[in-house]
Amino acid sequence: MSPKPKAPLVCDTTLRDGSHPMRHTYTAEQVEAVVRALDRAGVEMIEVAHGDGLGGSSLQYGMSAVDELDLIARAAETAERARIAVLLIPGIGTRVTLKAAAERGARAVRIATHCTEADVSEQHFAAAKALGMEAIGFLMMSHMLEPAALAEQAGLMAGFGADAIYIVDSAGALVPAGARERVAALRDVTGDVGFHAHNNLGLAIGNTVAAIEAGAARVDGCLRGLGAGAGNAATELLAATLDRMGYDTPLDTFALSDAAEHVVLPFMPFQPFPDRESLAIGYAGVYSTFLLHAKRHGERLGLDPRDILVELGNRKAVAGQEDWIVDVAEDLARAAAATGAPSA
Ligand SMILES: CC[C@H](O)CC(=O)C(=O)O
Ligand SMILES: [Mn+2]
Repeated sequence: MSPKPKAPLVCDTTLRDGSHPMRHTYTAEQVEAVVRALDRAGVEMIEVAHGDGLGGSSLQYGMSAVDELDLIARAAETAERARIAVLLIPGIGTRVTLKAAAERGARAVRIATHCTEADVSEQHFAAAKALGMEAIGFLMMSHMLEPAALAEQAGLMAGFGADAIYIVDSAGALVPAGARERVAALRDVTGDVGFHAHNNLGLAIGNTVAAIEAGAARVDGCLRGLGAGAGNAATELLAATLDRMGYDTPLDTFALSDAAEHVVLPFMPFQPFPDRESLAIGYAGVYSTFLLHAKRHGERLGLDPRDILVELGNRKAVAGQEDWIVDVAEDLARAAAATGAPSA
């Protein structure tokens, strides 16, 4: 019998992407419990940070209840085997915060840029390398670029020294063929391609499988799918799927499903799901993190949040333009008032 192929590395981001639906209220005790469960279940990389990465705690993105550096330290103290990763968006996170995270035990950083702006990450890759960290590129909103153009951006990150580069389906807007084509294109640039899915069209696991079949060597998950928008690929489902696909995986599916049910579910504010608004995010191709903002302003102004999201999609809004949500909502409310159209 031929040996089983080695499974792609699974990075769990419950404690970073999940920070969005948690409204950045993670406590050190929750971090410890999640890290302990993931570590025991064989997860090799665990991402911990504010949802918008290092330095994200702000009025624009939402204030953290607990300083993320304390959460990172607690995670690193708890993990016996897993590496702790952080996310850094150049301009929000700085080299200073990255060094502070490394001093608290972070071993890897995912350097996230909009998919057309890889050029802004050069200094951050250099800083990560100087700190001895694994430096991973994270090309957000990857559905907005055709595969060849995305590969060019990945080429820039590879030139800056990226150890791996992720295709990030921030809007959960890709379908499996789109995931497959992008992974294939990036494989010409780096041998280590990752895929980060959102479930807005109900395709997080399907797209992740397509990415793996096209050669992705890393994939992301969150326990119970706890992430922005309709959430991410559920880590426990990924473990089961990798096993059923015939991979040799270090993951313990039942330990992960216990963690999802007994550790994460009790503190979840809601179950991310492709509901009316999340579906509109995938359909309009906007940022998953816009969900709660669009709901809030829709409620405030008597608008259907889907109209706000679709208009943001028409205007091609990208990460970091959260302030635009307010403008778009106000514009729609003014237009509705002018025409006397009934509000939602
Ligand atoms: C704002 C950072 C963002 O949540 C990163 C990410 O996970 C994504 O773009 O999907
Ligand atoms: Mn995400």
